[in-house]
Amino acid sequence: MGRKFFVGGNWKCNGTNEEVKKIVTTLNEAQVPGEHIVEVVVSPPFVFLPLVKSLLRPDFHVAAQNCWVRKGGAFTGEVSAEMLVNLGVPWVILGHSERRQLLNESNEFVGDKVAYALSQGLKVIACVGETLEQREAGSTVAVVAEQTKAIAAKVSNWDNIVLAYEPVWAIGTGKVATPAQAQEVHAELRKWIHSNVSAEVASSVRIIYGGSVNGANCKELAGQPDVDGFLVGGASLKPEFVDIIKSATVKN
Ligand SMILES: O=C[C@H](O)COP(=O)(O)O
Repeated sequence: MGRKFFVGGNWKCNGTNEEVKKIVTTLNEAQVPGEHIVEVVVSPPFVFLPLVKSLLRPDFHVAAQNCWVRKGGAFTGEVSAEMLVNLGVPWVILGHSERRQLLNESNEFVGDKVAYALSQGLKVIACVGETLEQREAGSTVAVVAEQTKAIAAKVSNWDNIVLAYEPVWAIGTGKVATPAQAQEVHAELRKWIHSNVSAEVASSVRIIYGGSVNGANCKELAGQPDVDGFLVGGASLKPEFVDIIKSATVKN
C-alpha cells in the first residue's frame, strides 16, 4: 500500500487571534487535492487549538506542538496528552529540535513522550535531525539513527507515527536541504527501521522533510522516492502553504 502524502504546518510560537483566523480562512478557501491524496495537519500554539479546531475545514486536522511526558498532575505550565484527547486534538508534534536544543529534551525523554502520547490515543509527528556541526563531522546518519532508536525502544506499534527529518541547519535559515540530501537521509532512516524495527514498518511509515520548505522548492523535494511529505514552519503561516499541500500531486 502506498504511503499517503502528509503535510504538517508548524506555526510554532506565532500568531494573534486575528492572524490565526486569517490563516484558517485562507486554508478553508483553498482548492487542494482530496483526503485520499494528502493528509493535512496544522499545529497552532496550545491557546489557539480550540479556536482553530472549531473553524478549520473538516478535511484538515490539528496537532499540538508538545505534551507532557506522563499523566497530568502537579506539573505547572504543562499540557497533558489526556487533555489533548479530551479536546479532540488528534495529533501532537514531539521531539522538535527547538525543544531538544532550547529546552534540553534528551533522546530518552522524547522516546518516553512518544510512547505515552501513543498510549493515550494521540498520533505523533516525531522529529529527528542533526546540527550543522554533526553534519560536517559526518555523523548525520548516526545522529538520526540514535534519535530514532530512542523512540523505537519505547514503542511497539508505529501505525500512528510520522517521522519528520528536520536538519537543524535548515530550520528557519532559508538553507533547504537539496532533494538529494533529503532523499539520502530518508533512505537511511528507512533502512535503519527495516533492520531494527521491521520490513513492514519500513515500507509503511511516512518520513517527511522539514527545514525551509516553501512554495518554490516543495515540488522537487516531493519528487524524491522516500520523501512522503513535509513539516513546514515559516511558510505554513503564509498562503504559499497551499502550494506545498498541492505538491502532493507529484506522487500521483
Ligand atoms: O517544524 C518545522 C520546521 O522546524 C521547519 O521550519 P521552517 O520551515 O521555518 O524552516
